[in-house]
Amino acid sequence: MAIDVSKGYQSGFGNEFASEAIAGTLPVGQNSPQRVAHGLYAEQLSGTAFTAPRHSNRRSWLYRIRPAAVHEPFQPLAHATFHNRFDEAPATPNQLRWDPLPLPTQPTDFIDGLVTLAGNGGPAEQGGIGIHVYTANRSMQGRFFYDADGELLIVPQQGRLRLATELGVIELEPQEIAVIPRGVRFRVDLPDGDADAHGSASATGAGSAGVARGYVCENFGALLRLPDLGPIGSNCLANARDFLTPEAAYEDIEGAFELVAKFQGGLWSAKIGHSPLDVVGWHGNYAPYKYDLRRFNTIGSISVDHPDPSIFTVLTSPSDTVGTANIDFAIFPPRWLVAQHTFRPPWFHRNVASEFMGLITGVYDAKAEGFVPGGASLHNCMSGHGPDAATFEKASNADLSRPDVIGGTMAFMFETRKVIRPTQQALDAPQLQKNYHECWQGIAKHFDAGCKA
Ligand SMILES: O=C(O)Cc1cc(O)ccc1O
Ligand SMILES: [Fe+2]
Repeated sequence: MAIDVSKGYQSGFGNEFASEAIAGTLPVGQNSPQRVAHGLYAEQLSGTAFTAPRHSNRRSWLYRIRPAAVHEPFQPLAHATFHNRFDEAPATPNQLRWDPLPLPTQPTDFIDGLVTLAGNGGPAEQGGIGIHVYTANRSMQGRFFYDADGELLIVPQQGRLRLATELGVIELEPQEIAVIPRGVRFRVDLPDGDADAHGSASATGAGSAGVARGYVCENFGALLRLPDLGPIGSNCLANARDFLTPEAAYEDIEGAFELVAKFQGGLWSAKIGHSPLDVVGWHGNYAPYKYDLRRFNTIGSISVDHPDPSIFTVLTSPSDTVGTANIDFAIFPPRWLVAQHTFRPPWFHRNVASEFMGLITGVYDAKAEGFVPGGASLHNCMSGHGPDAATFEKASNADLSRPDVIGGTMAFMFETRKVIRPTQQALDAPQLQKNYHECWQGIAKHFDAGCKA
């Protein structure tokens, strides 16, 4: 399946892109001419320090109808469920698992519907992660959002999204992901229509026109990048050319709009008299992008055992300690299992890093039941976990003379070096499964000192 770059995207990861919605917008040989073509304003957007090494330096030049400075002052904006308070409850060593949050029954846009489940660090320390779930049944109407605290990795689980950003439009569906850089203003539309435009959504929301749910990783640390491949070589895992950045697209709209900012953990609201999505042309390497997880070139064992799940890393946010990520975003895609003399599903393990998992579709191979699409699990630093009793028994007795194919599934993990601290609302949620630990209680004692496997 070839990439159709004519469909409004540019291909590549972190490239020096250039795009103009009106020909002749971009200045030649300079960034800030005395007068910009078409009466536009020039504005630089820096995503790394001016002096960051060239290989990691990210900035773009935007040529826009009005500068980003043009809006009324911000006032604090209350939001009951979206925040960065990761110190509300003692972090627990218990294994935790949640059912999916229900789809909304009241009109809810992407910002309204954000619920913070867990996290660590924060914008002040410029490291860590915010882990959120969104549910939405209508487009953001007359309002726009940017996150000054981190870049946003959006993982849709149900329903399509249209991310209308300053730098162009990203169409997104489940099994694709998008990253909106820190500071980039955007609006989330539901391209399948607003559920509340046709009367209220059904009780579950399911089956309604535009109903969406998914996960958001808010990355407070170093920008997500492709992992090094080491001995794997110069290809595989997520290949750079499969990342798509939108072509320039602009709105020239005036009205009584709202600009919502997330700044140091809280939300702020300002009146703005025009759409801030008014960038007619831009160039640079700081831009939103999307990636289809189904294009991941999965690597695995062709002998015995299986590699650590770092082999499934799509994107990584490094920390200051080499090899110890602030965040790794890994997936568990469809794949063949061919390893011999081995227990094929995820093994029992404990990890110094902390593991938050979600399921986009299908079944995860370590859990026979209970981990459902839209749900989540959290296995924190050194908390024992692994296959449930049913999976262990089945895989221990499986016929290894034939390959197994794991199909129709897509799970993911946000793995972080710091403990992931659930919020109070996540611990109080009725979706928290009180009996999760029971999935291991049926694990039988098979010990027999005289038996050789
Ligand atoms: O916990 C999990 O299911 C993820 C996972 C899978 C695996 O095969 C090895 C380690 C690991 O954390
Ligand atoms: Fe794990």
